[in-house]
Amino acid sequence: MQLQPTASHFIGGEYVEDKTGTPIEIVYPATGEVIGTVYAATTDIIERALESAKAGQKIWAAMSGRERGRIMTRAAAMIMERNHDLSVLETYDTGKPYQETIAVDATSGADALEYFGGLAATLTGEHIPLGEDWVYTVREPLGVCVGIGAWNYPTQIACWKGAPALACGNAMVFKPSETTPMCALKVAEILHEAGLPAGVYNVVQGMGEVGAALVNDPRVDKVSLTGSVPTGKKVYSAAASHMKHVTMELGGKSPLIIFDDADVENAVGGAILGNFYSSGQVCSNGTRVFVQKGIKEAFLARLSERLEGAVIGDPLDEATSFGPMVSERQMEIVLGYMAKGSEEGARLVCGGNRLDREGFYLEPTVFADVTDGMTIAREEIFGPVMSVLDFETEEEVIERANATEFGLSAGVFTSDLSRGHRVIGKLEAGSCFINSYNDAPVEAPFGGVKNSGVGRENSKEAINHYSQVKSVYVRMGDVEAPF
Ligand SMILES: NC(=O)c1ccc[n+]([C@@H]2O[C@H](COP(=O)([O-])OP(=O)(O)OC[C@H]3O[C@@H](n4cnc5c(N)ncnc54)[C@H](O)[C@@H]3O)[C@@H](O)[C@H]2O)c1
Ligand SMILES: C[N+](C)(C)CC=O
Repeated sequence: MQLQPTASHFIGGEYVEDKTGTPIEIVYPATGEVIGTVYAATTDIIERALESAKAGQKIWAAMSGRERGRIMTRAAAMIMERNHDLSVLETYDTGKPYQETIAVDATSGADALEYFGGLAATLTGEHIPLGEDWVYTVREPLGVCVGIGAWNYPTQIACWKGAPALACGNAMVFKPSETTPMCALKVAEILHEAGLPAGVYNVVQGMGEVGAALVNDPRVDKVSLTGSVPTGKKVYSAAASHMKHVTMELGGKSPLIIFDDADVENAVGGAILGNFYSSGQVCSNGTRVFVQKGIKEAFLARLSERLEGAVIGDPLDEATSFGPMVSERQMEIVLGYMAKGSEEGARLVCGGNRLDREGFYLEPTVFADVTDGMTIAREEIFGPVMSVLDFETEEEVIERANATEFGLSAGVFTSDLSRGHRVIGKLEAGSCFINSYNDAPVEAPFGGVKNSGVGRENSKEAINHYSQVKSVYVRMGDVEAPF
């Protein structure tokens, strides 16, 4: 099976190849087979992408917001028309089941292009009267933005970074994760087919060194990273040394709190979505499931029953609801955490093993009787491992939920809505849920607090992170100077 991309990079409106760069094998996670190869960007390729973006940005920014928006909404429609093919590609890139990718990946990318395409014509400044004089403000693009992606949502991340950047009149150079290099190339191809001027959205491949070269280049005005906290810290400090704008979408260890009065079926559904969707490889997952003592047995019993219904298998089969880990490396990391859970005294309710089949498959795993100090309760695992922790009181659970360096998401299940709002109000997290988990509509801001990130993606909030305001003072009378 071969799924070789047309070329490794997309620069200046066309595919570009340069095989002198380090080869990066594309591995299909469901079989471990190498299905293609791309080559990391050389300094020549990086140079070409940045120069192309600089030139393209000037043309793009000179167009009206309405013209920009029209091209973006056309691209959104094209993505939806090609949803099947893009979803199959996403499945090959990540191993996520087609059942998921057809519903979420290209569609959420299209949502972003449609939403920000619609906003593009509305981006205006304001008029501030000052007696006879006045100030007006102009919302201007930042210039060249660099997007650096993680491997779990390659199409979505390429669009979530690209759409607000483009709406504001910026150009983008996007570097996908080296683990999932294919999807962003298709996003670039479709955007240009929809009418995007050459150079406005470029894709270059490579490992962290390519990302670092982009972050450190003085022609780059903004960096948006989706990745782990350690990478985020490196990228943030490199960007700071050049005074660049940043958005950091980083990791999490989010609390999902289930009170005694919660609807058990919904709480179990939320916990499944918040731990096993994408085989647990979701940044916002509620991996610390705090269950109040009165509901614990009912919750665990129903959870075990429903996990029996997971269909683990070929991700391209529409019946499959649980696929492999993205890579052998990620599988090994998660297996290490599974072993640690048992070693440190957590009770294994189900799972805990690699599946005896080709590909990087792990069992959906639940540990109960987890305590706050255990490694599996403290570190981001990024795999299908749920930790269930007991609690007694509201005050206690809030304190324990907040006792982490992370602050991406948080969820509460309760039938008492006053309590739901009260508890959410006290949780230190950026993207929160009441009686739900992991919904991420483009209309809502998405992002974290504490070590989980800086800035917000999606919603009108993202506009502030991809544009800046110029203010212009206009004097109507004479200028009074002291001498
Ligand atoms: N908050 C969010 O929206 C969100 C979404 C998805 C994933 N994530 C996080 O991403 C992580 C998993 O993804 P990953 O393993 O690809 O993360 P990672 O941090 O290893 O890599 C992320 C990206 O950064 C690049 N990179 C690495 N070092 C760099 C450097 N020094 N300079 C510039 N770029 C560099 C990588 O090549 C990759 O493209 C998890 O921690 C997860 O929580 C966060
Ligand atoms: C943004 N989200 C939650 C869809 C994917 C994060 O990994």
